Amino acid sequence: MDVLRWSDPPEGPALLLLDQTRLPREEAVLVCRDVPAVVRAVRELAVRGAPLLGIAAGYGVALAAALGEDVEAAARALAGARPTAVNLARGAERVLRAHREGRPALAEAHAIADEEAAASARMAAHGLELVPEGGRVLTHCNTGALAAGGDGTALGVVIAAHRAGRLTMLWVDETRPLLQGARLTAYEAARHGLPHTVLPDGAAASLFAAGEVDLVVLGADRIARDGSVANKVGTYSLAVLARHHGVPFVVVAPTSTVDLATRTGGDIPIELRDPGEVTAFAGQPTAPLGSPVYNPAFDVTPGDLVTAIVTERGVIAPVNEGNLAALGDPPPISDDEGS
Ligand SMILES: CSC[C@@H](O)[C@@H](O)C(=O)COP(=O)(O)O
Repeated sequence: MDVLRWSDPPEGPALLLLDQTRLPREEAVLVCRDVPAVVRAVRELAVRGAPLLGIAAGYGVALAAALGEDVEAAARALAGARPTAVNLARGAERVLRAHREGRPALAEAHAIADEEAAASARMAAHGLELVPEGGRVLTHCNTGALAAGGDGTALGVVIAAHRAGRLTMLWVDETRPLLQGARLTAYEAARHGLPHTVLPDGAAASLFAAGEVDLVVLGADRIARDGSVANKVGTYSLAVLARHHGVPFVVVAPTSTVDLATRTGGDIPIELRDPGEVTAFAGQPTAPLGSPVYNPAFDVTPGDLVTAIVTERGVIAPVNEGNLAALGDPPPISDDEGS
């Protein structure tokens, strides 16, 4: 089933999304026929993950253009639907720019999707070099096809390691409170036949202590100029654990997630989500009514805790401002360079 697909008339114009809020229970398609429906899908996490948000935002702007609606307002609404993943605003702005310049919005949205898929393949090839033989790899949140074009960012590396016969175990953090690890990464791992085990987030420390983790691999929602990495809440604790136990901590993200205009980790806007995500589960209360809640969707890991950042252009190590600034603006990805 497609994670995301554009549909032309007569069925469309529409953006068809695999509704990730319903996984792994059922594979249901959410049909977005207007921009408010795409914005809702983004806010409610029916579509999520930094690169995929960029793709969805691009198609959202293309939808406004196809419907003859206010494309500028559509781009603003999409860019503002969630604050942390820089890809969202970038995708919306890129397609808006094409439209302003008289180029077809839909072709630009397709180009973003194609580029992200090509970037995934290249990141997998570069990241594979960092996975040891017999690797026991721990990951957090979801970074596969449900979060990016192609096989994904960090999960793309893990899948490549499995194909190369290098993966002994993928440890999957369940990723409280919305369980992107348990619901989505385990679902993708099973489909790819990866050896995997789901654990509660709080169990990761004892796994490190037992010497069961050789590598941590995860994605990013935004990487600031100083090398700080915003990713799903819980990432920072894993980075501290990895440093304490001498385990490499690798971030896999396309250059479309690197934001040189955001100077430091402290400048990255962190989304605070509904307290109800923490105080209830499956419709049942899990905390006393009215308990105050702190529910940031992301946290920021300082660059000095990150062993390497893998982009489609190669491996960045050490992670520092100089090495990141050398990336400059992301160039277009041409077919002949794909791996
Ligand atoms: C390839 S995706 C990297 C990140 O976007 C991912 O790890 C993540 O934090 C997603 O958060 P989400 O809130 O599910 O959109």
